[in-house]
Amino acid sequence: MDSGSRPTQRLLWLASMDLHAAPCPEGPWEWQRADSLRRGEQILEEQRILVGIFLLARKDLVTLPHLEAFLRRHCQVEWVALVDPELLWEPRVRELLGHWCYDFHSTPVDPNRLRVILGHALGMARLLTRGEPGPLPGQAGGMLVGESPVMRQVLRTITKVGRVDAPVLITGESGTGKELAARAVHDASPRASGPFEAINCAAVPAALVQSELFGHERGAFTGAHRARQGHVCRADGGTLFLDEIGDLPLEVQSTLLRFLQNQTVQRIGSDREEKVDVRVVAATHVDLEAAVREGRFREDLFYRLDVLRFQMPPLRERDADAVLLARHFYQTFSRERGHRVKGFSAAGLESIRLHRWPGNVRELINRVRRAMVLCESRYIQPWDLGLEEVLEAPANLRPLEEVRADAEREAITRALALHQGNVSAAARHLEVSRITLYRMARRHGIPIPGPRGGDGAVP
Ligand SMILES: Nc1ncnc2c1ncn2[C@@H]1O[C@H](COP(=O)(O)OP(=O)(O)OP(=O)(O)O)[C@@H](O)[C@H]1O
Repeated sequence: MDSGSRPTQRLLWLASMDLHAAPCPEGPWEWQRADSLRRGEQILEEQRILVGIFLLARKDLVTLPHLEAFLRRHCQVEWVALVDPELLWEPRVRELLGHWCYDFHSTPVDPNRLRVILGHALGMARLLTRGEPGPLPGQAGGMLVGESPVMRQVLRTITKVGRVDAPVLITGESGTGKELAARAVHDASPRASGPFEAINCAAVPAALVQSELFGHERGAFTGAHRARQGHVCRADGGTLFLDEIGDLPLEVQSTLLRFLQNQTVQRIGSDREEKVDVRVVAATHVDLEAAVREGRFREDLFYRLDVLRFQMPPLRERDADAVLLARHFYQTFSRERGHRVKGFSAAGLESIRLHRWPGNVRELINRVRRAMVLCESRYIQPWDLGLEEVLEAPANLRPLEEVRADAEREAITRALALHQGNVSAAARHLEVSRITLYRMARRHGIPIPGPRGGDGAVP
């Protein structure tokens, strides 16, 4: 349904021949006219257009490959073709309509029918782009897609952390977006216009990490034919991102500690100290506290880095974000190469929702990318994503009692979080008495302030 506040949609009327062949039907939209593919291309680059019409007459057969390339590039638009009925016998035309168009209408145009088709095409386009993510208003991390409460919290944290110049430690499983979060911290900081230098400590051979980070003078060691600046100096005025910090060799840990204490670096083979102004953001997927206990990571360095810490939650804990991200990457990849796949089937989306995503966002990207290549129908199915067994897994069909208990636990936790632990407000929200809420919380092992304010106790 159209809501009054929705902005008017713009539709593209692309007619390389007679613009008057048919009148543009009136509707809750406005028309942008293009009399050539090139002009159409310009309009589509400048404006967000969900639905377009093009005319196809016999004389256009010669330029059909150009039209097809154009439609491939702009496959995010729902295209409606107005076709000379004679052309419907042409295999090339049939293929083009089948692959790239939402619908077609044979000429002469019946304005009422065309209006209905356009209405449907617009509805479908809105449906498919409904979850199209964008930056959350007023928050850092515009590139970080996510609307779940945990991700909103992460984005709020990033905004706050961005304002302060202290070191940051980002924890989280592999593929959860730690590097993206580090970049978001940089973008939210006063250093945003400075460089963002990233180094993956696990990917650089142990013998080279020192020189990669701090640089070296010419002849400092065998193979050092030229003097070289390290990542730390290149990050001057900006942010240095140390990914997989847990893999930093112990001797380099001491140099890094010295640098964090003095903000000076000394290239290998040099006796001169250089002053640099760098903010460090480190990330790890291993438990650094355990590494400290086991003597693999210096305790003093750990405390230097662990000033502002936040965790990137695993994808399985981000509610509907997996579906949102799948749609986001689908849009990104179809823009990149053009594709005839139109989106996800309902079963495809359900398999994405149910999967546990051990490889997190990176796994999701790979599965969507592969599905877009392998998909043989218009909508991505669970088997294209390699997730067919997810729907069949008996684990997804659980006894009602268990499902109810989970839902209850989640509702109580969320209500308490929403009302910052205020039991009366949470109880009102859940439409139960305070006593019932205490009883249920006790049953589910949820700590809430006791009736006389005993913080964190289960009464
Ligand atoms: N919330 C998100 N929105 C959009 N893209 C994301 C998001 N999270 C992760 N990605 C993408 O997922 C991929 C993996 O993210 P990233 O490299 O930041 O993860 P990581 O936690 O640093 O992984 P690792 O620990 O293996 O280095 C990247 O391509 C990144 O752009």
